[in-house]
Amino acid sequence: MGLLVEGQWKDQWYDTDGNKGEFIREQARLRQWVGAQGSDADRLAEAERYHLYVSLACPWAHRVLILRALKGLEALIGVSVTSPIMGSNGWTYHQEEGSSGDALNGVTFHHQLYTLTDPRYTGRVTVPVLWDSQAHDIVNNESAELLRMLNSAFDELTGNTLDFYPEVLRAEIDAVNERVYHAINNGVYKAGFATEQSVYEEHVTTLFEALDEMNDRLGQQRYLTGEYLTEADIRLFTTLIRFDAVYHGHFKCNIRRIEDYPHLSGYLRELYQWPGIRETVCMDHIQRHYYMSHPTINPNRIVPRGPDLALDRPHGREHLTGRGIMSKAR
Ligand SMILES: N[C@@H](CCC(=O)N[C@@H](CS)C(=O)NCC(=O)O)C(=O)O
Repeated sequence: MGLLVEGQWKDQWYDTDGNKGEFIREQARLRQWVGAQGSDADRLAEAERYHLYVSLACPWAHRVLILRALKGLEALIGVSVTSPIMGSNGWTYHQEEGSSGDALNGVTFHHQLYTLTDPRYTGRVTVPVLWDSQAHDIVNNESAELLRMLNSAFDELTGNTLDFYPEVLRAEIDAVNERVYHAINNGVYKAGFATEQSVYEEHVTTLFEALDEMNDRLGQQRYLTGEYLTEADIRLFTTLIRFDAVYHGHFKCNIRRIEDYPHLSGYLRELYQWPGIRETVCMDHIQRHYYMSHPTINPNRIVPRGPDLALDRPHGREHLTGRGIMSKAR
């Protein structure tokens, strides 16, 4: 684990000491946009021009992989998968550890993509990344923005008009995202990476308050914002799918399991069973990544065998009205 300083790789763990035991996530720095012809985006959406670099272990990259699948973008946007193990060189493309390798640019280390983009790059080196093979640089490394781009930029090329961020639901999606991001998606990291007892307790308490709220919400309605599945659901899903297998033990988020929540657990299974989603879930990479990449938390790097999540059990959500994914008006 490390970061780039003026284009030089430095092996260094998160500085929680400078932040009173608190893990503070850095803002993504590469923020250009891809858009359809006629939009005011920085770059034009074109088939086979863009490529995703992801880790199958990473919840932020996972959101983007789900959108790529459900928006029918697999033939237009290629993918390279990192090794699940993030050691002193950060993310790598070591095939013997389970990486796909990088056939496009032939890099060994993910940080090389950042220095190809800017030889003097300073900042954390994260996945996911959207690469532009025409301009030969990274377009954007913020998953929340990549979701929005994939939701619309390529529609004319694919004919796929599914809408994960429909106009009429935007205010509600934004509000749910705000709560889920801080308390749950990032909340598990804030609890897991805390190096002070009081900091851990504060974040684990907030995390479970938010999970309780989401469970109540999902007792009343099929999806987070009502009858339609939206990006808010995809964003919660990638944390829930890792929860009982990783965050519960490794990050000490163990007040309850997702399995103990009647509505959250059925909802997790419904999304897992959604056509196209299960193929994006790789439990082997998820478990090997977390348990083998954080020496301060799990120094002997033993990867646990359980739990058996049995995600193919019936989800039991049919009694709540569900209308699938909204379509854009043509
Ligand atoms: N804001 C970014 C965060 C991505 C992120 O933090 N990814 C993690 C993997 S789960 C990473 O690459 N961490 C490496 C590091 O922090 O050095 C996004 O959502 O795209």
